Amino acid sequence: MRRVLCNSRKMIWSLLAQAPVSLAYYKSSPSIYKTKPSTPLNRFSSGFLAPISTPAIRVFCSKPGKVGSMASSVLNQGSISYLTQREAAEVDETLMGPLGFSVDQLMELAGLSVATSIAEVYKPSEYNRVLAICGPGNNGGDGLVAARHLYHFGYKPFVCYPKRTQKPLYSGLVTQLESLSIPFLSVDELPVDLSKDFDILVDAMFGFSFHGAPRPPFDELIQKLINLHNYEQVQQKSPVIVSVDIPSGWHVEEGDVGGEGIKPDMLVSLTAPKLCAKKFSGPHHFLGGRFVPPTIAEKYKLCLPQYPGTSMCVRIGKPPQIDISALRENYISPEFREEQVEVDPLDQFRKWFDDAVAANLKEPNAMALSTTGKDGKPSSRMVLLKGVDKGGFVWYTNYESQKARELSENPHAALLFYWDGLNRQVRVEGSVQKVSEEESEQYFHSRPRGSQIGAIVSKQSTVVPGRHVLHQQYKELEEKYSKEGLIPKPKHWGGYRLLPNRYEFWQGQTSRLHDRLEYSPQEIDGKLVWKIVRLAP
Ligand SMILES: NC(=O)C1=CN([C@@H]2O[C@H](COP(=O)(O)OP(=O)(O)OC[C@H]3O[C@@H](n4cnc5c(N)ncnc54)[C@H](OP(=O)(O)O)[C@@H]3O)[C@@H](O)[C@H]2O)[C@@H](O)CC1
Ligand SMILES: Cc1cc2nc3c(=O)[nH]c(=O)nc-3n(C[C@H](O)[C@H](O)[C@H](O)COP(=O)(O)O)c2cc1C
Ligand SMILES: Cc1ncc(COP(=O)(O)O)c(C=O)c1O
Ligand SMILES: [K+]
Repeated sequence: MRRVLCNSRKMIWSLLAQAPVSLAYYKSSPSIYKTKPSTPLNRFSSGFLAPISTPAIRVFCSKPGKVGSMASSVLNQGSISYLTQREAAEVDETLMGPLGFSVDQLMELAGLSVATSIAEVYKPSEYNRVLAICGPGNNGGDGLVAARHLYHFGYKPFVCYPKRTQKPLYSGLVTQLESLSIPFLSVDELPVDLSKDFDILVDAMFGFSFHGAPRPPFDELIQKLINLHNYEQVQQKSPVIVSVDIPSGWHVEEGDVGGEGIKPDMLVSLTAPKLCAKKFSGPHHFLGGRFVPPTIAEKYKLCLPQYPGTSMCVRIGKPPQIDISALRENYISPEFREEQVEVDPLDQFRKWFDDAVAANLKEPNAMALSTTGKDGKPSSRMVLLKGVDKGGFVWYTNYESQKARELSENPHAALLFYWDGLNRQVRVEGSVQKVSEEESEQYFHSRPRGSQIGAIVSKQSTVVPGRHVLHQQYKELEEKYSKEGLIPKPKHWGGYRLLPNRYEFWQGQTSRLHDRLEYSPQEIDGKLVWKIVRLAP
């Protein structure tokens, strides 16, 4: 297996030169509250943002060093393989023959891939009404399956299925849709101009078995999709076209030969893209059909991207160009009022922390730590919260690092939690002390042995000649401590504890009128209490 990293996680950050201000960026998981994109451009950005939060896309090639010597028909563009019409049919036969798949299985997975690709880019809150136009073959079947999944994802699907196939698989799919009260529309019932009644048009008319020129009634349906581009000029918002596997009417290998065919906004290639996909120039190209076994990949020398996590689809090709200045979310959250909050900010923090854990956010204990040395220039970095109680907020690090140097010069710091999916931010400020040596010892030995060795190897924040140096030292120490037994904690590794003297809880709201509640200590009758005030957003 050869792995080629072809699209790395987007790094957003840039810099602020010289000014005594510092920035850090940390990406956590996707939104949980429904955030409604506020500008038309953001419709793309919401689709664009999703891949940022997914792991890097890797391309897996079946044979090392074989890219140049691939079967001539399996062409390559940017490390992705493209299939001819004949190969696509052969793959189909192999899957459903010797490899033991049934057409029902593959169609279910293909349709699910289409639905999840759509959902990654076009949110149901904005693109709700879907018309699936289904053809007589398996491509049409994929469309029927996708319509069912889209229904369950919160869309309102309609189906146009003019040439029904009299096979139990297809009649079953129709019954399933009817049981969900999904309307079936005949060609005559469709409006002349599809743009007013639908937000998404799923083109599932023809797949890789298409040949010749489209026959009725599909010629007329394809023309309706082509006409949309004309309506687009007079309409402000036009529906998007999502083609399943092949843009219908396009030559399976040559693409849109006359240049007058449909121009889909999204193409979901199934199993592997067919040659015509090279001519696709829309903003969203996805691959679905996460069922290709290695034997097929090897036989056809397929270079396909790795699917991220448990996803049924993966973006191929570049994400659309976006205007950073137009990237924004409109936060929609429950109200956050003075009457609801805990008297003690620590209790309030615990409540919100529990919410972040319950919402399954990635690393809810990740926090930005900002420090300043005697030069007054701030610096920030992420650290992990490892404990919180009346005594303060604890994290562990290297006592000879930049942050440690700054804390020795100025024992005041700020912590920042950002819980993306909940539209929440918490600021905690206070004075910092080292934790006791026993506490550090105890925590150090609770860490995985690899991280313990890592802490010995890393002279944090100093210059290293290359990564091999770290890995060589790691290997040597791994050998040294290969037998069970204690790995000694380096003297220069341990914890810090921040004792808060200010908290702020921020809940994002619409029109930037966020809720901000600040806690600061106040003496009343000789007793320290937390005063709560609301700050302007
Ligand atoms: N592993 C895989 O590969 C998987 C494949 N899957 C899916 O299967 C798709 C391929 O399906 P498929 O073979 O059933 O063919 P498809 O393209 O849907 O249409 C055939 C029908 O169209 C008709 N027709 C043809 N030309 C026409 C014309 N000019 N005008 C009018 N009609 C025309 C043709 O009629 P005929 O010409 O035979 O009379 C026949 O009825 C593939 O693209 C993918 O979406 C996934 O489900 C799962 C995994
Ligand atoms: C999510 C996340 C958590 C981190 N947690 C820690 C941590 O708990 N302790 C630590 O020393 N470094 C941690 N790091 C690395 C720091 O951000 C930083 O690179 C390192 O501590 C050196 O910072 P300094 O040179 O400013 O001292 C983490 C990084 C990330 C992205
Ligand atoms: C260098 C370094 N030290 C310490 C930590 C804290 O994490 P843990 O103690 O769970 O390994 C991290 C976490 O990313 C880290 O990167
Ligand atoms: K199609």
